[in-house]
Amino acid sequence: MIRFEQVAKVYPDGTTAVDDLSFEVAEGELVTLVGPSGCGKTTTMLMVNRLTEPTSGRVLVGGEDVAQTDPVKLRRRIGYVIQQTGLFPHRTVLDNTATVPVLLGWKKARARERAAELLELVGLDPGVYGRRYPAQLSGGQRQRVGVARALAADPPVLLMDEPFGAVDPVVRERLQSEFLHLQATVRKTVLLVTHDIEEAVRMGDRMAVYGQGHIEQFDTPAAVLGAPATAAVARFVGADRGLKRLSVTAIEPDDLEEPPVARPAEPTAVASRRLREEDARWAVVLGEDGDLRGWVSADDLARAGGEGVVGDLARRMEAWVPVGAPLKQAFGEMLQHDAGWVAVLDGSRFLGVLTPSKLHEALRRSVDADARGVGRGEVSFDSVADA
Ligand SMILES: Nc1ncnc2c1ncn2[C@@H]1O[C@H](COP(=O)(O)OP(=O)(O)OP(=O)(O)O)[C@@H](O)[C@H]1O
Repeated sequence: MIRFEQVAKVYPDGTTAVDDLSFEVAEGELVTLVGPSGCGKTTTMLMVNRLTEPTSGRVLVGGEDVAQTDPVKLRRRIGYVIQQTGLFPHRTVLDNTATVPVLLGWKKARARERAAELLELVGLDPGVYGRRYPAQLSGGQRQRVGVARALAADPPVLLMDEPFGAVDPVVRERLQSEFLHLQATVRKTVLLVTHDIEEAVRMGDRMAVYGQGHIEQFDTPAAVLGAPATAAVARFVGADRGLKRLSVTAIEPDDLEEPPVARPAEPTAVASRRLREEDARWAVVLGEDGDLRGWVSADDLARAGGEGVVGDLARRMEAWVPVGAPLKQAFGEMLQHDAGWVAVLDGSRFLGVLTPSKLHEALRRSVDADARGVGRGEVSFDSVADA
């Protein structure tokens, strides 16, 4: 959808902003451009909507060379979100949001209707916020209006330059998740510039890590964190890249352990004996259809003195995560509930438990799989200690 072919940009004063850039962003893909200040990220992006022109090479959008496309028409197909939002101070939020549809010649009523829809989509009640002026909004709300405005004419491509840079970390995180949620429905082709590695990792399907004027590595966040291509990338992603990688590595069914199981209707004496034989301190309690009913401890079963059934003693499972959630979420649950394991569910169906050693193993396997370019299921270690 967006393609850079050996693009270079030298500003008139002789500054080489980028040199020999070649990469491609697929339709519906979100690519983050990340790197230290002055490395050429913004210049790269500005060449897409012709706010600046390459000195050599070509930029194509939807197969068309942008140099051959009328810049005004081009920009109407490309939403643009910047840190300072660029909202018109004397126009209401609703009219700001309707800017591009109006420029495209839509009837005012239709443009406003569309703007109201978009405000709703980014979580702002148009009835409340539509009539306000930008100065009457918080930074986070202004940022949302910036996104709504960029999406109003439904452009296939979205350029975002530090879109969440001007807000505090808590609001930033909320805006990031809201945008990801939105992107899952609208599936725009997005280039997002950031200097924040966490943001690049969290938001990007793939990320371009810049050195001075060129891309050092262009890959998925997991691959960049797991196997930095150069020393510069390794330095930039940070010594805690293993930790960061936890947030982009999903829990897979193969990562799980099968713990001892008890059934709700099972007499406590029977379950107690079985756990003793298996030398287990606890069991998960599962219904007949495999849904999770809780867990029971061997101590509680022993104390029941043969009275009642397992279901009477089952405790609520506090520490659980859905399959596919990032390993980091599982780790967070373990810490929050001071638990040695978390249950992993598919809907209400119990799949298994993740333990700290399995978590470590999953991380190691995923790093190894990326390095070898294979699926994680194809990598096995005899034991983590030996790995
Ligand atoms: N109009 C210009 N004229 C001359 N040099 C420029 C111009 N715009 C940018 N540059 C230079 O080009 C290089 C790349 O700038 P660019 O803004 O693309 O970097 P960036 O990675 O987006 O930086 P930041 O994260 O600080 O915004 C820098 O050295 C910058 O000083």
